[in-house]
Amino acid sequence: MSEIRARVNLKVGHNSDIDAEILSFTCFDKDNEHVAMVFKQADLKQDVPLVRVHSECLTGDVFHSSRCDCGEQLDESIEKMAEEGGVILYMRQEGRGIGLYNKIDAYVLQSQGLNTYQANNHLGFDDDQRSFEHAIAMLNALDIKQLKLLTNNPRKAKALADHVDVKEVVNTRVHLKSDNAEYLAAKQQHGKHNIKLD
Ligand SMILES: Nc1nc2c(ncn2[C@@H]2O[C@H](COP(=O)(O)OP(=O)(O)OP(=O)(O)O)[C@@H](O)[C@H]2O)c(=O)[nH]1
Ligand SMILES: [Zn+2]
Repeated sequence: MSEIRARVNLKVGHNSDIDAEILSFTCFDKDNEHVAMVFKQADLKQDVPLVRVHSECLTGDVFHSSRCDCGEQLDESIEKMAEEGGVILYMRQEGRGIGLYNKIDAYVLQSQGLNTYQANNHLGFDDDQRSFEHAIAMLNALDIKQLKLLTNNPRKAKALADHVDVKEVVNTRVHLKSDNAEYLAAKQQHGKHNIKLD
């Protein structure tokens, strides 16, 4: 069982003007230092908060890489929660759980023609190595029993719905760029993500 370890106020977003609180948790080791970002407009007293379970993507979240849509989804989540409140669980599950160096190896394979899932498989990994048990432990620590989930990934929604009451699944926008079109198409067709591509 995980509990809240520390919590502190800060302001976030491109202009550092959105009120939030960052929380750390007990029971996670150094490789799993997940955090929750609570947007103050709703705070934890909101009955059914909007929750985004966001998997770390250094290339997308920090460097706004052209290869994926993670940075845009994170920005969208922050903007949305600045308006209506909510909670981002920022999960240190880089590369769908395979880690950054393996993800870069997977990018090399994608440059040679494999799609994102085939590249994982070629490296000896499953399509998606993530488990959501840490996210569920964090929701329990936060005493969030029901939520609206911001995701396009039905597998993620299902994994959480087995443990908490997912009242609604809210899709993110489609963040299509010339370099991530094939990646989004693979997520839609193979990963069954709810992404509408024309
Ligand atoms: N292995 C691998 N991981 C990737 C690749 N591109 C992005 N990622 C990782 O994928 C994770 C995000 O997963 P996605 O499949 O984009 O989206 P999701 O979290 O399942 O679904 P959403 O909630 O809709 O964002 C992050 O940890 C990224 O680092 C890739 O080509 N290969
Ligand atoms: Zn990414």
